[in-house]
Amino acid sequence: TPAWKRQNSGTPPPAQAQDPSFEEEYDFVIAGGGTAGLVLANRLTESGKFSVLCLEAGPNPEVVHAYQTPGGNQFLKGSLIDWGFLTQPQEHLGNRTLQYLRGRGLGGSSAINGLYYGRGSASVYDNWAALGNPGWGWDDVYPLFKNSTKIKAANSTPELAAFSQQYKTFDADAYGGGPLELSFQGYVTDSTNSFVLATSEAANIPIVNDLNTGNGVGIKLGTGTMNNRLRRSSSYDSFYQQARNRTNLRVLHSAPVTGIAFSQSQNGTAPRAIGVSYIEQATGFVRQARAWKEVIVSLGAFQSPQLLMTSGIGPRAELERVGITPILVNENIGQHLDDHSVFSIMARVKPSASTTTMSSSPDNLQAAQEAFFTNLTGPYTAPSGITNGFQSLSNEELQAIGAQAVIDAGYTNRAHVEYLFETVWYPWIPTPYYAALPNESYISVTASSMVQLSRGNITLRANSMSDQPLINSNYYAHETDAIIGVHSFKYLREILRHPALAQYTIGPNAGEVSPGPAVGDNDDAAILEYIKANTIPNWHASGTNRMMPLEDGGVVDPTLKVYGVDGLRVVDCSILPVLPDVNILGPVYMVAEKGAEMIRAEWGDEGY
Ligand SMILES: Cc1cc2nc3c(=O)[nH]c(=O)nc-3n(C[C@H](O)[C@H](O)[C@H](O)COP(=O)(O)OP(=O)(O)OC[C@H]3O[C@@H](n4cnc5c(N)ncnc54)[C@H](O)[C@@H]3O)c2cc1C
Repeated sequence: TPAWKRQNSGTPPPAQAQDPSFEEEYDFVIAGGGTAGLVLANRLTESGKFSVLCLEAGPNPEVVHAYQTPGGNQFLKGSLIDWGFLTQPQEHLGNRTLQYLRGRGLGGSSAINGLYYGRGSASVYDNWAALGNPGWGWDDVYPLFKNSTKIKAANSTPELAAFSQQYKTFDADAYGGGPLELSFQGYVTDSTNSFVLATSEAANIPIVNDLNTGNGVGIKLGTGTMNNRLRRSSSYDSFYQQARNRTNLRVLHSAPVTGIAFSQSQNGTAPRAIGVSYIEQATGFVRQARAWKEVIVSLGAFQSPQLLMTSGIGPRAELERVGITPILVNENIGQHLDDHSVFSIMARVKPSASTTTMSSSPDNLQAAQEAFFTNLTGPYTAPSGITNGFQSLSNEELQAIGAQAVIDAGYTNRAHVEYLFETVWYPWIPTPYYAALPNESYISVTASSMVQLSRGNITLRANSMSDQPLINSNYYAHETDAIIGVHSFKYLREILRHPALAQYTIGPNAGEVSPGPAVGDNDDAAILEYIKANTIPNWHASGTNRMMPLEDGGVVDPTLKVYGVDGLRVVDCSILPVLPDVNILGPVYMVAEKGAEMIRAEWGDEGY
């Protein structure tokens, strides 16, 4: 028997482990080698005490090499490492169907995302704890945020020192010596620095030294998941590379998990997850792997609830609708989908204020790539936008615009709206008001409510993992989301028209081409119509297996164990009880660190 097939920590197998159909045995089997999955793979094999199998449906991300460079981000959509999901027609967005990108491969969404790294406000996590999740307050989780990361100054190489250093500040105490590398973009347009100033003054957002210390309100040049050679640091490049040669770790790509195996419930005991089945795509064989201790589900906000449901755990009617016999009924699985969305105002600008021309022809792209790979210079050294400002609205302002529901939902003492700057036309789709023209350069000022009250859900198309789940993001279902959207649109115009930013624009109305004069400054109905035509995801889907007390609609407990079964945890973005006031990559790394810490402690790993 090959060593990897018989690895375990010496624990005597329970009776049902003698099922001969398990040809491989490990202490832990992790379903999903994405952002959280590879953190777990690393941390659970660190001491050498446990054996781990991690199964990822997609390929090694290096099959799409562009994932490594900031400028290459534009080539990932629709590539081999994107699932290419589509949402259901969105009732509150004129029945539009939205593209929903999602990483598919080792590293998961951390290998295709926008490279922005944030943590959000301390109050977010204190609220998680107050909702019935002891151990998740800011003081508990801040050390985990720190320990997962390390940061290099923006000027840490001669090449990088040549770029603008304005607003590339950080507090060294907020970072540790962890595998995930953080740095700053190289190339910075003057317009980006001007956006910081304009947003600070027009939207009352303080310019801060760092946003990752628990104060999530402010603006500066964003920290990015990149090393100081400006290569992406995904969970594949960081946590996986550190652990890949450990003999107690087996990571397989191109190995989609098809189901979780449960032992029979005996004498009223809870069913126990004892392993998984998967397809080894290189051979075409179906395999079954035994998990002596636990199965850990880490497939993200869409496929984690899908795997629970297709394995027999979920809402009764939903399972029966597609012919699945329930093992355990929990009506909350796949529900409470919490997400942020974005919309933008686009303006025509002088070419130097934008990076549009970099991508406007193959010649220009080749020149930008050559500058990157030979000298680490030029626009390819920057993502299209990781300069984000986080605005907190006072209770008086929220009440004045009719958004009391935001206060009632507990969204206080934190950021309410994120303002983003893109040196390109973003979202990339034309609006009903304007389509980007080939010889023009654009910037986009973008708003994203951090306090969306709409909730969507994930349901099943059919009874298997090979059918994409039905994704209903349900943006703008709640009327207060429209109020916040319209209000933030007005701030966007103030930002764009601020002299610091308007100086780069071409044409009337600070260069605004979309929506332009068709939408009046105070015409709330027209503003909302524009928002609905332009909205796309901000890619922060979460909450579909949320961590809450069972009686309050939870799926996992504060140790991330699935209620009602043994041997099964979910560790990924689907457990977030309420979205943080920030892009959620940083919080997902933290969740995985916390999950690993709790698992190690429970199974007697030294030092935990
Ligand atoms: C386009 C995009 C841009 C984003 N930009 C940012 C940003 O700039 N900053 C930020 O903070 N956040 C950003 N996010 C959000 C952030 O990246 C994600 O929330 C986070 O990476 C999710 O981590 P996860 O571990 O929960 O899921 P994922 O990282 O998505 O991992 C899930 C993994 O499970 C795998 N999988 C699915 N089904 C199966 C199966 N049956 N068997 C085996 N494996 C399977 C998937 O292929 C994937 O690798 C972005 C997300 C996207 C998609």
